[in-house]
Amino acid sequence: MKRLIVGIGGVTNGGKSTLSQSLHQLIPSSCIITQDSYFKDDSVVPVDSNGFKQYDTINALHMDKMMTTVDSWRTDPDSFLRQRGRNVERSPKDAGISVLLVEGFLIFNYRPLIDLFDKRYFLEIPYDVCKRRRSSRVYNPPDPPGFFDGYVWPMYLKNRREMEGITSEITFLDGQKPKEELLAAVYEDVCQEIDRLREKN
Ligand SMILES: Nc1ncnc2c1ncn2[C@@H]1O[C@H](COP(=O)(O)OP(=O)(O)OP(=O)(O)O)[C@@H](O)[C@H]1O
Ligand SMILES: NC(=O)c1ccc[n+]([C@@H]2O[C@H](CO)[C@@H](O)[C@H]2O)c1
Repeated sequence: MKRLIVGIGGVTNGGKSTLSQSLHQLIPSSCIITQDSYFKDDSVVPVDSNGFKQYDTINALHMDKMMTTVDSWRTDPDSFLRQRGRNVERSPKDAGISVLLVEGFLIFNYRPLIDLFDKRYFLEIPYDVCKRRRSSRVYNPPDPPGFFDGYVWPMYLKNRREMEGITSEITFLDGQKPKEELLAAVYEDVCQEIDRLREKN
């Protein structure tokens, strides 16, 4: 069984979930693993010197558990789908290739995950757009006043610098482009990769 693992990273509110869900709809046999589902319990996330909870670090996430899920897909993608109540029906477009979409804001900052990706995409948007999009979202717990400027954006810049130091071959995407345009570009690229994989051997 041939497998393809696609990483969709990017800044908070860059459009990662939107793009991943749309890709998933175009690739029926694909699966999504979302990094946000692996946040540690609020009670164990430490507070920084400004009183902000440190959510935007790899230590705030159960990355070991996330890796276990990824490994379970890698071991047997069809069984992974069945365990999640999904019908393993393959369309000719999939060409018998299983696709995993891994989506999250720090997926390219975690060494054990980085090299598993066949394709890496990173959605970026400027500060003001990000601040506006984030302010219209409600997290659990909600962002306290000043959290974006005092913690989220500086941490994004720090994490991004770190990512660029350890991860190569990332395709950067302008998250301000229309959703349909982003989807079409990434879908075409992923299809090319599927074709390449199919022609191998
Ligand atoms: N291409 C786009 N153009 C304009 N708005 C977009 C685009 N993609 C997503 N959005 C909007 O931006 C917001 C964030 O999108 P989404 O939830 O997909 O981002 P995310 O990167 O998964 O966020 P986070 O990981 O921080 O929760 C949503 O309101 C969504 O509708
Ligand atoms: N999902 C959560 O538990 C949670 C709690 C508080 C804040 N966040 C934010 O999610 C973003 C990543 O999608 C990060 O910027 C966190 O601040 C998530």
